[in-house]
Amino acid sequence: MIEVVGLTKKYGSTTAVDDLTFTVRPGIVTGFLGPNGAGKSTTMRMILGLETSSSGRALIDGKPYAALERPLTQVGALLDANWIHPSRSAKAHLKFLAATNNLPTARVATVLDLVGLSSVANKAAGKFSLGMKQRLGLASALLGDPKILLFDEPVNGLDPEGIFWIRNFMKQLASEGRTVLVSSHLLSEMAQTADHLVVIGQGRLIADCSTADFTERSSQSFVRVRSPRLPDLAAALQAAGIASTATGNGPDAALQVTGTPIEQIGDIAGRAGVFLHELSVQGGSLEQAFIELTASSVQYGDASKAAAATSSSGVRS
Ligand SMILES: Nc1ncnc2c1ncn2[C@@H]1O[C@H](COP(=O)(O)OP(=O)(O)OP(=O)(O)O)[C@@H](O)[C@H]1O
Repeated sequence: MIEVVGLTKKYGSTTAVDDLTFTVRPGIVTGFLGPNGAGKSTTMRMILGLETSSSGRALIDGKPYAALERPLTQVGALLDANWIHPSRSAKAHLKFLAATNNLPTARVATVLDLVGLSSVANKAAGKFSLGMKQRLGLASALLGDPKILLFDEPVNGLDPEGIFWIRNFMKQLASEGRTVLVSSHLLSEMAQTADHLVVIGQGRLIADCSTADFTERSSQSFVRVRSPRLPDLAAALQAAGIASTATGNGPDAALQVTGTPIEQIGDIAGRAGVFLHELSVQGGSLEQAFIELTASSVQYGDASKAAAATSSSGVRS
């Protein structure tokens, strides 16, 4: 388990991470989501003891990283797939890592097999594609067979096949009971990978809830209505206490109604004698909702309330 409590990091006048508190549980994939510059990498680096915090703490199974005995057997991380020596082979790279960290050499073949690199184990890693480098990074993270794994933007720049493979690999690791924290700036990606989301914007917590709960709240749907007599329909809805918003012009002119069943809107139109040219439920764009949520400074003010509402609704337990 990873526990982050009141974690804060300041670089001069910039507050990169601002009083973050969250827990990452074993057995599921937890997505660490936020736009570029939100503070995800800085938080992960503090969890891994690569960066000191200005205040607060990050604990791995109750201890700071620096206090862990043989840390690679407890925590594995993939922060940057490009740090490998370009002329060293994948096997030599892993053997070097095993030797310098006092890990059994037999693990090298095991992890190469796990990530599907056995057939290219003797090839220079500098000639690897980004997807292969990511696999080698995963192999390195798994060398000590750790129970806790952190991956920073692991699918960035990968092709669809590579993304699919990494996604399933993360899920597999979690299903083995490991604690898996994966960062991304794409909600659509995390929605397909993570069971739980910790969402941050400008270093502050925006949401800490199940992925299903977050996507449901973020992508609120509405009913779209087109008619040659939109003003009459708006008036009839208003008389029934239902607010509508006019959108578009000419043939695209429509009313949007949120929070009212489609049948009720159809009935009101029928009773008012208004012909309809369209009556449809539209899904909100998840990515758009996420961008609005993380970009709006008003929302930052509500972050603690949102987090409190989430935990009091029992989503995390
Ligand atoms: N070493 C540093 N010195 C000064 N500012 C830094 C440093 N590292 C990060 N920052 C700043 O802290 C903020 C958070 O950066 P961070 O890299 O943690 O965000 P991120 O969510 O991981 O974004 P990205 O996906 O773009 O990497 C940014 O404003 C960044 O410019």
